[in-house]
Amino acid sequence: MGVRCVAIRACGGVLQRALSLHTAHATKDMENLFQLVRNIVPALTSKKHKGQDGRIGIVGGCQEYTGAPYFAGISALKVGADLTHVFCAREAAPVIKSYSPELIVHPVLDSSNAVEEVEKWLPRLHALVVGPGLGRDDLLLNNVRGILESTKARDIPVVIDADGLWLVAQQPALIHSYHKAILTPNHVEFSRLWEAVLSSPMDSNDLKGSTLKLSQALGNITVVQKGEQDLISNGQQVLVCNQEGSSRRCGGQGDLLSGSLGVMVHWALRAGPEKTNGSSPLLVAAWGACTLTRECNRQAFQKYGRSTTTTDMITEVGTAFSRLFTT
Ligand SMILES: NC(=O)C1=CN([C@@H]2O[C@H](COP(=O)(O)OP(=O)(O)OC[C@H]3O[C@@H](n4cnc5c(N)ncnc54)[C@H](OP(=O)(O)O)[C@@H]3O)[C@@H](O)[C@H]2O)[C@@H](O)CC1
Ligand SMILES: Nc1ncnc2c1ncn2[C@@H]1O[C@H](COP(=O)(O)OP(=O)(O)OP(=O)(O)O)[C@@H](O)[C@H]1O
Ligand SMILES: [Mg+2]
Repeated sequence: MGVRCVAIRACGGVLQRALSLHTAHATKDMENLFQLVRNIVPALTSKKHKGQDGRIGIVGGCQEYTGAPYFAGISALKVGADLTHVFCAREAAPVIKSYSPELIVHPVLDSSNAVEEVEKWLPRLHALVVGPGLGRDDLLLNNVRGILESTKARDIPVVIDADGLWLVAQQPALIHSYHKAILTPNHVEFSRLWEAVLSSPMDSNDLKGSTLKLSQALGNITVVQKGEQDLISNGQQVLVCNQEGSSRRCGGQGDLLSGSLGVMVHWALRAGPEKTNGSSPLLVAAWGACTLTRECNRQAFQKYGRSTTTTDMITEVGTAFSRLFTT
């Protein structure tokens, strides 16, 4: 597949032609990507049983942050997962349960046997989303370190976001070269990771190059740098997602993205390289989840303008998904 970043060096009329060529390439690349995402979406048939289209685990939720794991978990379900398990600190569990009867909530993350408690469920999970609303308490982070080790040992795909990225910045070796990991840093989280992993200063004029380099420095794991454009790299190529969103930046949009990505990475890996036309399934899943999140934002903003919140965006998941990915 010809998805790539094109550097243009030309001037005058040549530049004009080069730019139209570039635009034509970019449009074609984007059409290709839409098709690849459509290819990984599982068919809805009467032959499947509950669970087959995704059992997703969310690791996060503490006393302060209960919204983030809820947003991630409910987004995974709304995108099309069948079951979502939230593994959180004891105090957060009743709160998260009260938001929604759809989520299965395990109050285990701050217990002394947290790793074993999560390990009981790991063999049944298709993907894990680690970090939304996790907080930075050392006890919890240490338990999550053990959960990540166990997840890797079982070859389960893992999306790492928010405070999960804080942990990775402390211990990059935890995730280095794990080919089924996707990191989803916002601007601040990206800079923190950069400083932890590379000693040179980050070039903020070359965000694409920085995304590529950070991925390489982490052993070619997939990195999604969120922002005005989302930049997605596996150390070999950089995809750009600039789907129209809005200027509304309410908290929780990143949680919608990480939860959606949890399901889509499972779908992409299950579909295999034939369906993704040889492209990395993780890149395709990441581009799909970014595009979906931004479209939810656009649709919600059209209705609610400045009062748009992440809950409004989640309401849009179904229509946004159909509009983008259902043929
Ligand atoms: N409802 C809930 O439960 C939610 C809970 N959440 C959970 O909160 C936990 C902490 O998350 P987080 O690290 O994102 O902390 P957050 O205080 O947002 O940022 C730290 C500081 O960084 C800055 N900053 C941030 N983004 C920036 C940008 N793009 N570009 C530039 N600067 C930017 C900004 O600095 P300031 O503007 O204040 O100087 C901000 O104060 C984590 O567990 C997460 O999952 C969230 O998911 C939201 C919904
Ligand atoms: N300046 C921007 N313009 C358009 N879309 C943006 C912009 N910044 C972020 N986004 C989109 O918002 C979504 C979440 O990114 P953001 O950087 O807000 O994550 P976050 O800070 O982790 O969010 P959260 O509040 O959930 O922690 C992504 O899909 C991203 O594409
Ligand atoms: Mg975040």
